[in-house]
Amino acid sequence: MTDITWTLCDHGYTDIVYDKAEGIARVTINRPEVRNAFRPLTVQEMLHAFTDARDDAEIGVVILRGAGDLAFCSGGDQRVRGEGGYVGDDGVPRLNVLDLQRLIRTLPKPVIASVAGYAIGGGHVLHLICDLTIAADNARFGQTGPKVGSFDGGYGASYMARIVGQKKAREIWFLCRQYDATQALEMGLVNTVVPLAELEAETVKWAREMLANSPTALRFLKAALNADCDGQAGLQELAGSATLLFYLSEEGKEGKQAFLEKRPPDFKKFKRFP
Ligand SMILES: CC(C)(COP(=O)(O)OP(=O)(O)OC[C@H]1O[C@@H](n2cnc3c(N)ncnc32)[C@H](O)[C@@H]1OP(=O)(O)O)[C@@H](O)C(=O)NCCC(=O)NCCSC(=O)CCC(=O)c1ccccc1C(=O)O
Repeated sequence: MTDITWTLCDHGYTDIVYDKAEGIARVTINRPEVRNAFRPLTVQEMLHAFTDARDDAEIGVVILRGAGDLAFCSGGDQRVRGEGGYVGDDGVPRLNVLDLQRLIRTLPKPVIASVAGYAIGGGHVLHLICDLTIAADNARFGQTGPKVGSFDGGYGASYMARIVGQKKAREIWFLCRQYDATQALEMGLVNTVVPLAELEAETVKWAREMLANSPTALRFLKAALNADCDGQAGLQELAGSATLLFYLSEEGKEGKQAFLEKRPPDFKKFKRFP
């Protein structure tokens, strides 16, 4: 039992549930009948919810989880996989989960994956992309791509190797084995393992601890850790946060104000720190 009261954010979603409490936004993939596999609509709704969480200044942490105890997410819905991608009502084949991966990765707030049951295939990559993973003791992790005719050579391969090392990443992808929560903890895939009954409480506890810390420090740390892996895109993310901070400074405001007042800017009053 968790001492938190969630408020539903009703955007007319069918495939996810989105709620908020105490500065935490929670996205729940709600397709337990297919072990929370995602179809294009599921991903579109997650993109919408994560964008809302990013833009809501009251939100400091986002939780991603699956409905029920059996699965976090089992990846792409193989029933709607057509030629060239996953096909929605519009008939267009998509791999729009890649957009979601980038949104979670660049969201300037910590994202926690709260994993009960299976995190498999594209669902495994989703928890991997999140900043932290809290696993229940019934969690099982693995990739299936080479078994089902798929692979994720982006974050799913390169970022995984940064986390578990090259040898282990190759084992995970080449053999398509499943790993239990203890094995996942040993290889650094998850941050902690708790009894299933304590998963929500532990996830909320971690969220509350981060909410008590400086949001700007967390934002810069996430951007810096990303930049180490993400090349120019990572640099853009880090530099964007630096520009935001500069806009908030008196020095940044002087430049804008001088332009609007049609006068030369006076930057002499600003110190040049070592
Ligand atoms: C997850 C399982 C291990 C769970 O096993 P179990 O508990 O025994 O349950 P089941 O009886 O197998 O499943 C119950 C029910 O759910 C259906 N189901 C499960 N997973 C899916 C799925 N992914 N798609 C559709 N349906 C699913 C299952 O058929 C059952 O239905 P019934 O009608 O009741 O029979 C196990 O279910 C399992 O292994 N599932 C498949 C996992 C998988 O292979 N996922 C796809 C991997 S590929 C992927 O995710 C693509 C991701 C992607 O979009 C991408 C994009 C860009 C670049 C790369 C990628 C990429 O490929 O990663």
